[in-house]
Amino acid sequence: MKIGVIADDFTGATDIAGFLVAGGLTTTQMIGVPGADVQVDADAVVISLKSRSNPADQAVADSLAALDWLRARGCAQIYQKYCSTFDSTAAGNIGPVADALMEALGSGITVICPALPVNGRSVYLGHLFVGQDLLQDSGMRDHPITPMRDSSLIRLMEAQAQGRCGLVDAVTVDQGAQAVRDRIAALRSDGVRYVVLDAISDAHLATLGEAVRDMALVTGGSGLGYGIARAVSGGAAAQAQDAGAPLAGPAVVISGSCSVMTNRQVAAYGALAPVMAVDVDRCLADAEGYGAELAAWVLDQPRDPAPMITATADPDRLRQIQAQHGAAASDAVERSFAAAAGHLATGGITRFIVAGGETSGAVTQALAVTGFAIGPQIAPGVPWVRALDKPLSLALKSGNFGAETFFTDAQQVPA
Ligand SMILES: Nc1ncnc2c1ncn2[C@@H]1O[C@H](COP(=O)(O)OP(=O)(O)OP(=O)(O)O)[C@@H](O)[C@H]1O
Ligand SMILES: O=C(O)[C@@H](O)C(=O)CO
Repeated sequence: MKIGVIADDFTGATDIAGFLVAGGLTTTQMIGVPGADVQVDADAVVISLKSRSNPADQAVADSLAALDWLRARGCAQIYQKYCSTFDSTAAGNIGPVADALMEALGSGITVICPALPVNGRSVYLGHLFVGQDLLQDSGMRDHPITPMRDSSLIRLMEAQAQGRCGLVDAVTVDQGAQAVRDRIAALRSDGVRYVVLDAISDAHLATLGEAVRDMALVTGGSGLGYGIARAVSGGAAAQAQDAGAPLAGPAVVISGSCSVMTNRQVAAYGALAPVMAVDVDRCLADAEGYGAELAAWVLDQPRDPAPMITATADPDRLRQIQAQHGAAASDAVERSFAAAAGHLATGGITRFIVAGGETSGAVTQALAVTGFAIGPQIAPGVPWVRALDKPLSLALKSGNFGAETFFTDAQQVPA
């Protein structure tokens, strides 16, 4: 196996899996660390953990368990996948996990590369930008769990991890893969352990992929994965994505993300399709019973375009709900969606289009899926995926990914 990825959340795992496939590597995504007897036949395996906001020691333990599984299958390279906005708690998981993986692999140096220019995440002189804003001035500043108040990846890494952090700047990247390798080697001789990689374009990611394709451990968002996949595969993308092409059959849209982009996507789709707005009080009163009712409503609707059940709320509405009910509301919404998903699968729905990382986790767990074959991308970072063990296709969308027409776009990908 060429690449083993350890991803710190669910939609993040699907994101990199989609880019590895787009870059020409056959890829399987597993939900959690698989059992010792599970064998996978693919160029790359992505293990989806749910460790982003866990205490660091737990994130380290989960990541090392994933590493053991991947090493036992002979992965040539290990890839630590985190968010393109470097989401980490105040105590910081990314650094401790990188340190633990470096120690286990005996690697003296690794790279830090969250850049994903196609989705507006770029790194310049070691500072992470979201669109035209520094990370610290973007919406991530006020993220409820992982607020990001510093844009300097060098400072963030040195605060979280053991050792010094250096930089390969964009001027060096422009000089090509050998110049990048030389700079990493020089930094290593100076005792640096982590190297932030500037990248503001896909061309930079291609150069960086070529430069780091032989490193034992790399860390980043999904963009560097795309660069590495293209470097090692020779690029037979169409063939790599056949296994995950979406099934035919009835679809549903389930939206539990409250991000700015999802709010726009829900508004746009609501003008075209049957919509049921979820009643949070009913979720709180009886999540399972209400979930069954939501499913019955979906199964009663015309199928094209697919009906949508949505809890998506704008920031003011969400603040009100949270002030009234606290975290219980989000949990109840997730449980209602999970219950609905189970009834929908039994009722013959074969394609689930889901918005939001936590929501995707709840739906996938309810569908009892062990892993996915990865198909074509609907939008950068959002591929169709097909369950390995049952006839179900899913599109799991990170909150801020996809165009305004995402829910329609997903249904237009040929089966
Ligand atoms: N109307 C609502 N009231 C309270 N909680 C809600 C409501 N709608 C959604 N939620 C909850 O908000 C959370 C949204 O998180 P989720 O990870 O699904 O989306 P996201 O944060 O936008 O996505 P990502 O993590 O991919 O960026 C879920 O726990 C969901 O149940
Ligand atoms: O890298 C990203 O932005 C996404 O894959 C992600 O991790 C969203 O939670």
